Amino acid sequence: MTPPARVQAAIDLLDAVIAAANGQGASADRIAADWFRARRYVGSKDRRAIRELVWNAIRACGEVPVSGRAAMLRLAQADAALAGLFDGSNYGPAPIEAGEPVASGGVAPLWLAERLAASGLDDQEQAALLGRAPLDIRANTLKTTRDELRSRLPVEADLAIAPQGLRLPSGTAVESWPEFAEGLFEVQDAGSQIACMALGVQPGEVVVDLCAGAGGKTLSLGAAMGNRGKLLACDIDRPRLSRLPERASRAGVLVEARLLNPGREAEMLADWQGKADAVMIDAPCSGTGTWRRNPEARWRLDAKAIERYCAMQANVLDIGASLVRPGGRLTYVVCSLLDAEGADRIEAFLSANPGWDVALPPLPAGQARGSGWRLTPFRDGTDGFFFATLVRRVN
Ligand SMILES: C[S@@+](CC[C@H](N)C(=O)[O-])C[C@H]1O[C@@H](n2cnc3c(N)ncnc32)[C@H](O)[C@@H]1O
Repeated sequence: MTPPARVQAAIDLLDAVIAAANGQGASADRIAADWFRARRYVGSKDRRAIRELVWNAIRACGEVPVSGRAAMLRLAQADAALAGLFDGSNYGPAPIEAGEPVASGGVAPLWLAERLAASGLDDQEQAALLGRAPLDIRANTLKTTRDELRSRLPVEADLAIAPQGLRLPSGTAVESWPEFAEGLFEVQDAGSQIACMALGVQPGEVVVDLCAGAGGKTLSLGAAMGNRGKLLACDIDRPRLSRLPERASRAGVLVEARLLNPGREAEMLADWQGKADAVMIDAPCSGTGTWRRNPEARWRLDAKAIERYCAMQANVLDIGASLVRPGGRLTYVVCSLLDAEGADRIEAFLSANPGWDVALPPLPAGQARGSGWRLTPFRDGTDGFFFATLVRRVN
């Protein structure tokens, strides 16, 4: 493809991404994968260049752009070479006309940037939300050690803040390696590894992962338990939870998976009420801490969506709390940095439930926020997380 043709291809893809964001359609990753699958003639160099243009444009535009072209013009304003490719050549974009709409910049739509600022994130913190995510893995201590894994893989560095973590060059196709098939490691952001440490699970304990999804944190908890004790993983999402057994078997983690019906969770967990030593509640959230991976996610949010997440978070907190035995604990986690979903949620829970105390084991990174703890891309180099650990009083 010629360079102008790549720009036009990126504009077409951006149009699809913008339409999906406005209509709550597929993610940019999904759209790009489908787009390239339908155009197998596009070579790998062209794909890389087009993806780079698309993701740079998504990162550059705070508000949802009116069109892919307006988004690309935002990039072109700061890049004369790119602007020069709007040359009207065959398959390339038409020349730039005076007064054409250009998308506005910024970290996020204004209302959202204001809420991030009110949640204590200054400009540097906000800008880092759109940085490039590294590729972090966790050595699976059920099968290997970090030292042994480091000697087998082309790692960049040990993760100083995650005892089993290693960093690899971004974009490495680690899932095609034999070490992955053997279950020697899992791809897991350092922040997610630390969030699991906040529950402090021990071998022999009775542990529930209430919002397990496909089991990212479940596998981490199972490894920390050394497969001793009991581990239950639940979710209301069948497609997600159905991926867990195969992952657990690869990782050698012993776990029971239980699909819950929304609205009937407590009833379906009647045999676990008040029994768990530790409950992980990795609640559904707006994902403002994961924009490094899905920058277009900020175009999908509105104030109503945040309210809906808050209601879901209150619900899973109540369900999870009912499973904890007296003296046991829960860790509430969100990959969002909005106080509404983090510190405020915990304050609301504590004022409605006086029988709980705040506790957090010592952690290798992060800062206190309200009654919990926060990790940010800017300070900690991780995805953004809020988490809090609460202990149920004995009496
Ligand atoms: C942040 S994701 C979990 C990610 C997962 N723990 C991981 O580490 O990969 C939140 C999950 O909560 C689940 N969820 C939402 N409401 C729930 C409920 N009432 N009970 C159990 N799970 C729920 C969603 O289906 C979703 O999979």
